[in-house]
Amino acid sequence: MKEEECVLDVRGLSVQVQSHQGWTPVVDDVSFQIKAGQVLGIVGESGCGKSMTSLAILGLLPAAARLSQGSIALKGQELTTMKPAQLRRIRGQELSLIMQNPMTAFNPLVTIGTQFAETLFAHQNMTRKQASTHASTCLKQMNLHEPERILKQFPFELSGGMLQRVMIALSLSLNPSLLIADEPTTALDSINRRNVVDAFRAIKKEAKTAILLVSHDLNVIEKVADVVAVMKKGQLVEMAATHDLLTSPQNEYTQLLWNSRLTLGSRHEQESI
Ligand SMILES: Nc1ncnc2c1ncn2[C@@H]1O[C@H](COP(=O)(O)OP(=O)(O)OP(=O)(O)O)[C@@H](O)[C@H]1O
Repeated sequence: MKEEECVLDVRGLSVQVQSHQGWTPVVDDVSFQIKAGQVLGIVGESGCGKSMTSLAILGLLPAAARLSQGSIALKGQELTTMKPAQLRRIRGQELSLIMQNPMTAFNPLVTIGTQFAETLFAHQNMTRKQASTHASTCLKQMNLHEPERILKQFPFELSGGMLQRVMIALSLSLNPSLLIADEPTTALDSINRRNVVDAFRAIKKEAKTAILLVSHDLNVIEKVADVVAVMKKGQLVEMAATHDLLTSPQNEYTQLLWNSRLTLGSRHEQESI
């Protein structure tokens, strides 16, 4: 089988934030790669640096944070030294972000169809009709029925779970090389969580998109990720194929994480996604 292309290559990434003691490391010498069509899950307790890692890749670190060292290459292109305008273009087209709360990602005053059209017109040469057909196809891929009706609706007319799948469809409409999903299921109930998990599985099957999935929900990670990276206090303590990490975690902290999932997550919850 042909070796899949490496889409994202992160090497020695370190991020610091400004505190009373000066610049303090919150991501420390983190390295990983994601290939086309592969899902890398990042797990770890709150504050371990998962979001800072994804924000650094997006070039969207908050004002109080800085990238202190490391390299981030997207399909061989170094992002850390890129001019802001070029990075913005790449962020629109090649790099997509899905956040925890889709409501904040949409303009509440315009229909879903208009949001698709604005995204597609900004990056691709399409007629209104072509944009509408493409948007319907993307919605159908996310298992959203009656796409034509959805395109005429406003964000507040859709449930949180539907809106999250619309967000994923919108993110995929430009066929990005890398999709970063930061806690995409956290705000959802178990049925909508299962729908979003199914949506990610569909992407894996059909698209060549590489996915970085940040989640504290180990059940979602188990169902979707091919490889899991475990972070603790800014460092990557273990990284392995999901099945290997599940069946024989090497690091004590990983064992603790898996054990707490088995203790805390009810069997019903685990089976429902
Ligand atoms: N805007 C900010 N300014 C300064 N420090 C921040 C900021 N955002 C996060 N931090 C700090 O950076 C560290 C890493 O935070 P990060 O948000 O990456 O953690 P996380 O693993 O994503 O946590 P969670 O699962 O709770 O979202 C934490 O110590 C946090 O307090």
